[in-house]
Amino acid sequence: MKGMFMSSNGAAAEIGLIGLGTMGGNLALNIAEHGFQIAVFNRTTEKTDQFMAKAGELAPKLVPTKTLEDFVASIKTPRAVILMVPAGEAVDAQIEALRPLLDAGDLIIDAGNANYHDTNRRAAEAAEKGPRFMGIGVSGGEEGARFGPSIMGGGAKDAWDQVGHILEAISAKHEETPCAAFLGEAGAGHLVKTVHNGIEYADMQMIAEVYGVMRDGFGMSASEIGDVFEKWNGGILQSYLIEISGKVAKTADPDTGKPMLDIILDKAGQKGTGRWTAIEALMLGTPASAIEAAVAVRNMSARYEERKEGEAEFGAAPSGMDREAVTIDALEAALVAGKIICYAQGFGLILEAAKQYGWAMPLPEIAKIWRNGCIIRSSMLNDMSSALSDDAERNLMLAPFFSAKLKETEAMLRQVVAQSALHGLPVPALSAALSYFDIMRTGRSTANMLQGQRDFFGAHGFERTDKDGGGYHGPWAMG
Ligand SMILES: NC(=O)C1=CN([C@@H]2O[C@H](COP(=O)(O)OP(=O)(O)OC[C@H]3O[C@@H](n4cnc5c(N)ncnc54)[C@H](OP(=O)(O)O)[C@@H]3O)[C@@H](O)[C@H]2O)C=CC1
Ligand SMILES: O=C(CO)[C@H](O)[C@H](O)COP(=O)(O)O
Repeated sequence: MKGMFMSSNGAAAEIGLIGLGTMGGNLALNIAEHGFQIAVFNRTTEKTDQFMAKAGELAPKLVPTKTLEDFVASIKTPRAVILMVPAGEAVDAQIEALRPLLDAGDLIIDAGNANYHDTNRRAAEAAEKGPRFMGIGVSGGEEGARFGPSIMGGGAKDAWDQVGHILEAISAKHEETPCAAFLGEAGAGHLVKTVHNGIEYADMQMIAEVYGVMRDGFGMSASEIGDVFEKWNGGILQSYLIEISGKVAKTADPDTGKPMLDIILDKAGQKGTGRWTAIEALMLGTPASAIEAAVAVRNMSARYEERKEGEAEFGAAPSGMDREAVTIDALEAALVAGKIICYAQGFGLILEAAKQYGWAMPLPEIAKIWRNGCIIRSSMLNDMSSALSDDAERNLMLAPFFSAKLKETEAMLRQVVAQSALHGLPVPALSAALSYFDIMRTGRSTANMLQGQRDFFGAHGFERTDKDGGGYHGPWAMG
């Protein structure tokens, strides 16, 4: 390890980036386009040559390097190095390789989709061994990385102060406001990115469920369904995910001329962030049932052969849903209600983590930086930001704007879920959202029965409605 906080070493690059894959390559070009000189390094060095060959007029802003030593030497001190490599071992290995080459006052920024527990551990290790460490969530896919992602910052505030101006410059803008912010220490940024992806899973799943009702219940073609999504994108559901769902539905396969949707195999992939969100919700004891349902459906979708056997055994769901009972407007309303509920769950989870770790986690700010650049960007996030500014601790469902929307749409969510169940059409995320709504608006739940059962078999005790304190037991007869 070299000395602490060396002054500038005369190097040209203001920042460095390792990992010129889909995200890293585009992020490097974005940084260069905003006028910052950037050193780049890739494990497979031929990719660096290919990257430079395509850099065009941005090439003078890029410093290609073939060894880590050259890479480090090309960056001004105190150095800032972005890692854009797969989460897990690759990040640890890269940090270990960099540590002997960097000064204690330098900064490593993991910009991949890390598990925030790993980020917490790496931040603690960095505090002990240096260099400084930050974990930032970056959302927006390939296009976002190139032209403006949403950036969820976590780590030491002084580290954000060092690179925040670069991250804000390259981020998406919502009416000129950067979609990048510092959200709290250690793994705060990666926790927020993880929950972003959990919400992404639920949002996508609910869209897929209404697509299923239109396809299998109403017998609509992919193109007709695409028209519906296109129309919805002009209303309250305006969002990137509705927009691309319309485009996906209306695209034809160049090989066969059939709709792409009729060609794509119905086995969903997943890289883990949705699952991490569900695990985290369970660990923190905060409800995220719509997100959990979305993860479970991806797992079920992967059991393709088993599903085929199930269809052979039990028969496919009957088609021909009553278009009087469930209208296209009802499907739109169900999506509105489901969306509000899954965000209420997501923000509730972030709030709980913030309390547990003592992180700042400004919820209105999080809603603001999700308004553009990221995959879940939507016009509703503006209203969410306002509602959370009024009261960040209150369940989003109870904010006046959203409670009014839920009162308008609840009956239609119920109708969509009920009719889908009657017709054997699975709508698990919408059902989970409806159950959450029904439980969270029920003063007297059925948990009294659970408490009675627990006390009966394990003498776990319960509280009474008519007396203070806990530890009461029932007069259960043994045997
Ligand atoms: N794709 C997306 O839409 C998004 C991805 N992310 C996250 O960004 C990160 C990068 O993803 P993405 O760009 O899609 O991935 P890619 O597979 O396109 O690129 C991976 C990059 O990491 C390098 N790499 C892989 N393993 C190692 C290793 N062990 N040591 C050093 N370098 C390594 C690769 O180098 P080499 O050329 O040598 O293989 C390559 O440059 C991931 O954490 C991902 O979850 C975040 C938001 C969106
Ligand atoms: O982070 C992202 C978007 O925000 C990535 O696109 C993410 O990899 C998508 O997750 P999955 O592959 O599990 O569907």
